[in-house]
Amino acid sequence: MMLKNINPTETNAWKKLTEHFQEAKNLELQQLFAADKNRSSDYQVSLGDLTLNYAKNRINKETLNLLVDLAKEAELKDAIQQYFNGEIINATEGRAVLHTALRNNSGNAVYSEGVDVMPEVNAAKENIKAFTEKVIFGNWKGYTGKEITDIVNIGIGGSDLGPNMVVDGLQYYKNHLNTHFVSNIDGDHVSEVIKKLNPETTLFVIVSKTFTTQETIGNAITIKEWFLQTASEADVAKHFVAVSTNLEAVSNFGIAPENVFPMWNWVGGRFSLWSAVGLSIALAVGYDNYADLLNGAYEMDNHFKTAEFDENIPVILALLSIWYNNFYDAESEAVLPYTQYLNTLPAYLQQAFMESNGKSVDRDGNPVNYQTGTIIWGAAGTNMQHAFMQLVHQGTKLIPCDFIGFNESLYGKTDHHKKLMANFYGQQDALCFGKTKEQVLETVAEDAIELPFKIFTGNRPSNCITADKLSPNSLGKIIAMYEHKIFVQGIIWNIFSFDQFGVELGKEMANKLLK
Ligand SMILES: O=P(O)(O)OC[C@H]1O[C@](O)(CO)[C@@H](O)[C@@H]1O
Repeated sequence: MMLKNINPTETNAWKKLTEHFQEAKNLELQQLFAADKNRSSDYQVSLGDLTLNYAKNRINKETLNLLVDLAKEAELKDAIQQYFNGEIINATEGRAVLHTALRNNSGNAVYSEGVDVMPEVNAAKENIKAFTEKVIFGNWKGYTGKEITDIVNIGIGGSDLGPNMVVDGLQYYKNHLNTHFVSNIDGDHVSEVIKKLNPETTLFVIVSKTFTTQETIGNAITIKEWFLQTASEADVAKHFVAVSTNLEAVSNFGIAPENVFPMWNWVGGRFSLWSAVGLSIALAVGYDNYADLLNGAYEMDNHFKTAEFDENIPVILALLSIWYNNFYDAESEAVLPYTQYLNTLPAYLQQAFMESNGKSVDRDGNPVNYQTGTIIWGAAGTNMQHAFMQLVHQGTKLIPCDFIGFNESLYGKTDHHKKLMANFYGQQDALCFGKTKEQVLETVAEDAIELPFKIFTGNRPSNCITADKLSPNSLGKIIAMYEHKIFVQGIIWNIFSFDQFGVELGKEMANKLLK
């Protein structure tokens, strides 16, 4: 069954939202909070220790109901079923979209084109476990008999951003292995990484779904040449493994078949860290932590599949995003994790969101006459407060923000953590409530030149996403939450979220110029 072609702007809900917006655009957060003492708890939903509080959005219950109606008219429930059931919802590439099968711990079968994919998925996981344990416990030896000390992930886009972000994010849980990432075709990048390495103790993980990507193959060749300066061709098997669907190209590169971890066409690159593409993660933090990451995502999958839309974290996030994007004409969204560990989360989400929903042709092949994918950006707090937050607080643009924070820090430095979280909540309050002229006048004279510049209008929306602490489980939930937000947006915008033809033309041009 194909996803239906439903133009969102022709639904009843959209028409009602357009009318409702004429009033709702005047909603002010300050007044909404003043009028309803329970607002904060009324606009909150949790999954285990993960909580989304969305009270600081320019919505009321009517807005929420109409947005939920929009999701219903877009037949989101059916679409979710098709997504999890392995229907060919990536129609332009003729593929199912089954990254959720990679974390399916239910023991139930998941079919893609009539075949249960779970036996292969589970076998691949067993291989990842056995292989990573061998390397971590020092039983996998390099060509001179030494243990492995360094891992280099060679990949780009989805074969780099996800593993890189999670390895950074879970640094606290890391073992003794040093993990490096080479992605850019810029030769200086690979040179900088190589110069720190000893070929005798380094394991290279070449990650490329297609095994044709210019950057990855280029870097892999350079690294292999460097390796062969001291080692022999026969030693390659001890130091190079690959993750790919293209077994022929991997074998031509000289990698032994037993050193190849599978990928499947039903896993999109930007959603692939749950597969063997996450090998560097499993090597860096150990298989048990990797399994906890997958389990967190599985918990979010179940929540997404079963919760009513008005209690469904990814659905609410997607609907809010559509509200600002399509009615307020907001162009971008900021993701602001209050933990240095997740500094690269925005970069990872940029690919996930913008490669998925940066589309302008609908599911019927016609140009859309409404806005689709938002621009995603951000950085870790508090650093970003001293960088771009001025514009978010007092600039002319409306930028909805996701604040992500953790109740506990990992090293228990509570004094630092109290300050961090005071900033986390302080920023959200400042955006929401602002500072009136009367408040400024408490400390500034009526005729002072700076008076108008010190006024904050407030009424700037944000979501508050919290969990107890940054753990493999909570990170798994957060990533899956955003994956499903992307899916819901794509369904409602009536676009195909799982192809990425837009990245091809530039590659073609570069190849022509190269020749
Ligand atoms: O894993 P591969 O095939 O090397 O592709 C890398 C990346 O290139 C893209 O196809 C396009 O940039 C991404 O979708 C993908 O994550």
